[in-house]
Amino acid sequence: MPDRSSRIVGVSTQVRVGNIWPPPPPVDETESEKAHRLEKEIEALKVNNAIDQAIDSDRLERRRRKASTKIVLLGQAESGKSTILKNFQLLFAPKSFNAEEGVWKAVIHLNLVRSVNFVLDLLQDPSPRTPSSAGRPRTPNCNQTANELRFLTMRLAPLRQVEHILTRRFCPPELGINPSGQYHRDRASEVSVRGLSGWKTLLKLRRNPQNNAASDDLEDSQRVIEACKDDMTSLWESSVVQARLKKHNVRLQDQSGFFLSDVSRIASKNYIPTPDDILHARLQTVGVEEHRIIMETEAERGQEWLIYDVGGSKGQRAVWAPFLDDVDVVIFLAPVSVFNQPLAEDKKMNRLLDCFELWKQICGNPLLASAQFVLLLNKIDILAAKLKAGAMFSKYVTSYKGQANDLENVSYYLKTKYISIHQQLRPITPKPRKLYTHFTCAIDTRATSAVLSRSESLSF
Ligand SMILES: Nc1nc2c(ncn2[C@@H]2O[C@H](COP(=O)(O)OP(=O)(O)OP(=O)(O)O)[C@@H](O)[C@H]2O)c(=O)[nH]1
Ligand SMILES: [Mg+2]
Repeated sequence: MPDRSSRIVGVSTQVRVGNIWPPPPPVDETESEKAHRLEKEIEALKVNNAIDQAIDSDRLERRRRKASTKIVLLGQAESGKSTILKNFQLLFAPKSFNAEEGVWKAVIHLNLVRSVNFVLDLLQDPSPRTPSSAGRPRTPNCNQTANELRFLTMRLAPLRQVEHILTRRFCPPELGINPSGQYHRDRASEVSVRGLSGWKTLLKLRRNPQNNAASDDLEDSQRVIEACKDDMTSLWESSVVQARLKKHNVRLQDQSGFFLSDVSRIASKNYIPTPDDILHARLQTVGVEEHRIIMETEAERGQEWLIYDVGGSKGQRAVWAPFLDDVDVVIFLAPVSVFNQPLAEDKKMNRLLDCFELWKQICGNPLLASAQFVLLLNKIDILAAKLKAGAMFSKYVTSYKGQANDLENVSYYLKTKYISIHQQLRPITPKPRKLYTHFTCAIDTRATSAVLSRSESLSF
């Protein structure tokens, strides 16, 4: 679509100087020349306004005729994009959401097994000796605990194979993607999926009775998980394990995809994931996933939404561009809790700063000039918990110095900051864009559904 300046060139080439409109009058202009010029300018303005109106109504008409509404979920990694997508599915297409239970069960099991294997790896690491323990003889009790742990480790060894089998389900070898066997200490349970591939393949395999080998593999894995249930609980509850995690400064319970405190339920034979479990599951998106949601709810029945869920880490943002064309709605996820965290993929970069930078790029992107913008200030529950636990916002955001370190003031500061960036950078053509903002906790389905279903911004 041509921009305003190029349209003006079309109607009034002689009077255009650079991008300034209207152009400055010539110094030696006579009265009649001035009248003529003004008349021309008014004419050009009329044409311009008519073009604006035509574009507006054309866009509305296109939207009306379009078979589906195109929505893109944008934001940095772990901001909650895929979790919001799950909320959409749960709220507007519950039948298809429930049909994916089996897939989510495998993701949750993989999250769980990766946490266990991470702990087992940590136990194999020689423990850093503290000055007080150095040279001290080991007590019989200490030896007994060490022996118990050794046996526990041996009994849990089959979970390595389970991790291997489940990982191959998400990254089948024929796709040529090499799933990383490495555990990231800040994201021990994390599982990745390439958009439009492994994860759907898994779903197909589950449904395809001819794929006996694949189904057997999955059932075997579930049997092993069930057999390891009590040992997984003992491992997590072991004081040695807790001490080792503390020494390495790892808090698994604060990480995404943590299920170790629910082992007895999740590893049981007839486990069916609850919507809450599904929302807590962590599956890193790689690339861009397209989700077609056909509304099942009474008011919207039959309407179709095409939702694009993108991988948010820095290295993946370059692939977003082709999907930003002709977008109806941008939903940007800004996690408000990240002020004291570095970016996982670039430890020197603060996550809040990265989020501001990304928001600036999205706000100023001309491809999105006529899309509706919704800003979800997500993870408000984690922000509340961090501030309550004493994390000082002003230590990381120096311009906040001297203000109260409470949820109300910090969240207001963040909201104002995001709104002002949008205000400064939004394109003013075809017309200044409105921004809808909401605070969300995407794992709270009830609160999120209130935002998604009642929000003026999301009634397309
Ligand atoms: N406590 C809390 N956890 C959340 C919230 N929103 C999302 N999460 C969790 O954060 C983790 C990451 O969320 P995702 O939706 O996978 O993040 P994403 O933006 O899709 O990340 P990428 O796919 O890597 O780009 C998941 O385990 C979610 O359960 C929230 O508001 N509060
Ligand atoms: Mg995702």
